[in-house]
Amino acid sequence: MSVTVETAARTAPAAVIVAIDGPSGTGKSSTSKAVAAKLGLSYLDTGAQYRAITWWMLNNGIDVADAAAVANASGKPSIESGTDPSAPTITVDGQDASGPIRTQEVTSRVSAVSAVPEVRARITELQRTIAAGAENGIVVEGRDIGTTVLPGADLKVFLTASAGARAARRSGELKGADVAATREALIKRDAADSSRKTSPLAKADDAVEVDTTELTLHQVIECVVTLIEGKQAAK
Ligand SMILES: Nc1ncnc2c1ncn2[C@@H]1O[C@H](COP(=O)(O)OP(=O)(O)O)[C@@H](O)[C@H]1O
Ligand SMILES: Nc1ccn([C@H]2C[C@H](O)[C@@H](COP(=O)(O)OP(=O)(O)O)O2)c(=O)n1
Repeated sequence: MSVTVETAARTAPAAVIVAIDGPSGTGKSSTSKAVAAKLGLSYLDTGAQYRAITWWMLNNGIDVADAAAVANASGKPSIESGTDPSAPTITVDGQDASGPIRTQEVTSRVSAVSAVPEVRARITELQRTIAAGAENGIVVEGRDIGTTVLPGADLKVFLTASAGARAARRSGELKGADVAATREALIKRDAADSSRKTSPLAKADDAVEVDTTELTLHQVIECVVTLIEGKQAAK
């Protein structure tokens, strides 16, 4: 009997914490969701949380260009993330926010809101609590996961891709939106996210960088699965 228990304990994959960071359109969400589903891990889209708090600010008459006003209001909304990779959810004060957080208005304001240190402190705490509660491990994707939120992650991946490839992917998603305009908007948002003072978009020194420009999504998924399985085997 004890042999069976020991065998089960030995063969169950170790819980791993995986951080996937990178600029917009590099494939973080699609890769993270697929990898988490394949390996039975939880999944957290941290960009959705920053979008959710931005949406709440806009809905509640907060001037998002006023950092002090954003800081003062940052503790007010209740934000909850569902971490099933096959059906991730995001609610604000109990209301489903998954649709409205993807509007152009939110996309164009999210960098300003997420640059406010009080917003980052609050959302970071939420992220750490969720990661700590993920019994089978979790894939957390964002901009500062490997550097700031989970610096002790078992695996850190930093995805990149050319601006042209990223814009083509995004404009495909936005049903034929102008590629040049999408490219400019992406570059502007990346510059804002990379230059803010508090936990900017950056590659952690110990992250594995994967340039996805010439890779299919399937190839990126396989690459990250292999990296995770390597970490699980070594645990
Ligand atoms: N390697 C890839 N090749 C082609 N298209 C991709 C690749 N990775 C992701 N995509 C597509 O690009 C779009 C943006 O991907 P997404 O995962 O949302 O990026 P991010 O989360 O980094 O912003 C999606 O439509 C996705 O299907
Ligand atoms: N860990 C994170 C995740 C996102 N953000 C901010 C900066 C990003 O421009 C926005 C939106 O992130 P999201 O991942 O949804 O962006 P895209 O999917 O690339 O459009 O949130 C952040 O500051 N830190």
